Amino acid sequence: MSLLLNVDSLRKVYGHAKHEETAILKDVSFSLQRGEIVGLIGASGAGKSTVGRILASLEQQNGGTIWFDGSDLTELTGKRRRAFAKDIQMIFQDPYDSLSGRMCIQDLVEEPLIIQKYEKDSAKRRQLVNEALSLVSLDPKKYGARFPHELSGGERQRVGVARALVCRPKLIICDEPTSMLDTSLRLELIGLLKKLNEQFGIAYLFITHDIALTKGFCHRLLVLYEGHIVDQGFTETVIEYPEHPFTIKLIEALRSLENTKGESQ
Ligand SMILES: Nc1ncnc2c1ncn2[C@@H]1O[C@H](COP(=O)(O)OP(=O)(O)OP(=O)(O)O)[C@@H](O)[C@H]1O
Repeated sequence: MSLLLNVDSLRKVYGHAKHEETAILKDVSFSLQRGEIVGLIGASGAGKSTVGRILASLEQQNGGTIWFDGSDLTELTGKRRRAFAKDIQMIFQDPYDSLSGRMCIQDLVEEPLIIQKYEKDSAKRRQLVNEALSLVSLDPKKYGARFPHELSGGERQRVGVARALVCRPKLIICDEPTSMLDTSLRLELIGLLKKLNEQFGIAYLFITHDIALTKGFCHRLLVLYEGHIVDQGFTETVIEYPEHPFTIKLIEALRSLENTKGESQ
């Protein structure tokens, strides 16, 4: 494994008050190797999505550096920064909200190729779309002309994965992609992400509240608390032997949340 991403002292403040005290991210530092799957956990509102959105160039940081595959992204602006967007894609929590209802599945998966200017030839683009759909087990002939509302939640989330992988990124930010799926679909999506990781060496930053899912999937876990990464380590070690007082509390809280969910299902 070699280094893919190194985030150093990342800082983010929303709104006009740019004081340190109001920063959501104060000093976030972590790294990720090529092909590595790293989970990011933390309380609700801790800033996990903000980290993901900054990495995916959907949000601008207020400080710190993001070294990615040989370049400091924070030094790049406009077109040059967007060029990296091809290599860092994102899968969102709500598979319905993140797909335009006016576009058919084929066009939705083709869109990133056009935006990123990945392939000029339309026939080749169509081929890439078909490949991406097949990889997520959606038959292009059957699903290509359908619209999002004609798909199940699990199928829609697989379209989200196809959109994320069609440009062959090096890193996919997964922002709670399983939280709106039921247990069997959750496991199915994890299986698919694992397969794509093994096949293409795509690394994931996997944002989640579901610690059970991280076991056997995430190589490492990062714990975000009060604007800092306060704990990190191999997944099983962080879950079974949490060290930081916040991690101990968080793991307990997430466990009891899972137990309540399990009882109500
Ligand atoms: N565009 C924005 N403008 C102002 N505040 C924002 C914006 N986006 C997020 N925030 C605030 O920043 C904080 C962190 O939000 P973020 O969505 O990153 O947290 P999170 O850890 O992903 O939460 P959750 O687990 O509930 O999804 C929250 O208090 C949120 O209200």
